[in-house]
Amino acid sequence: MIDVSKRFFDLPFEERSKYMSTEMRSPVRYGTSFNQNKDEVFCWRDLLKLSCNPLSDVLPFWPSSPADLRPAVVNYSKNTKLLYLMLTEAILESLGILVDSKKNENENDGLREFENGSQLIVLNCYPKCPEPDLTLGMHPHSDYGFLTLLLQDEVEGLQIQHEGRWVTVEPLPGSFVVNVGDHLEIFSNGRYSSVLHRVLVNSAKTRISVASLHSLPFESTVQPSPKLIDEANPRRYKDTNFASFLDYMSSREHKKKSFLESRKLT
Ligand SMILES: O=C(O)CCC(=O)C(=O)O
Ligand SMILES: [Fe+2]
Repeated sequence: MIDVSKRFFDLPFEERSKYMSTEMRSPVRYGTSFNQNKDEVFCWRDLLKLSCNPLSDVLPFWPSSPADLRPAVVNYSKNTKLLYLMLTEAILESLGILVDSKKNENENDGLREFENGSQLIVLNCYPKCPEPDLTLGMHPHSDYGFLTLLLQDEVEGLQIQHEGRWVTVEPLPGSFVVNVGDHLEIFSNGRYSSVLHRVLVNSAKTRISVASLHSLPFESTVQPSPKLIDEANPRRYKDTNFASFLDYMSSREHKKKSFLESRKLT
């Protein structure tokens, strides 16, 4: 995936620019920063966003060059989805929401919604930068979805905020970084907290990463699980959905955990 991503970003600009779109809902979007229509300050980042739902509908829109990009992303999306479902099952179990799946099929209908969930693959390229101290590859943000599986190449850059400090996430070959997103924070009524992260750039090496963002189906309402709410644990977040996030993204600059903040009740 890293290799084919690199070759996509090495294509001439005329080829890459065919996939530029101002439409946040487009099945393919090549661009820079987060949302180049609204961001006041651009990030030192190029991105190719590929929507994966449903694959048969979106595939014809994905880049036809490099020739192996489509099959590589299809294969990658299927495998990351399986890993995501395994992690989600463990998370639901940790929250006490999932009962033994072999014993009680109906109780676990909740997991089915995750199986039919949305998936976006984002290829990120952070070119080497002559003045890395003056910019960022990505400004601090949390991911909107449930979980993000992130693959990074060997170049450092990703940092997460931990106890008020920025901590570099060392790239480990062949491993994924798993980020908790806003939807999981909302769904768990705050028991899981979405992670604030950012990307630094450097003057020596271009950095490539591939993020696979997973959540409930696009049309679903994301809300705190009723099983986690009682008198002692009141609901802390308003309902949300993918459409309201996209409207938010299209209308203003997305900073820090601003979307999540807008969903908080307390
Ligand atoms: O490039 C990275 O390491 C992080 C990318 C990221 O945060 C994102 O795509 O949302
Ligand atoms: Fe992110």
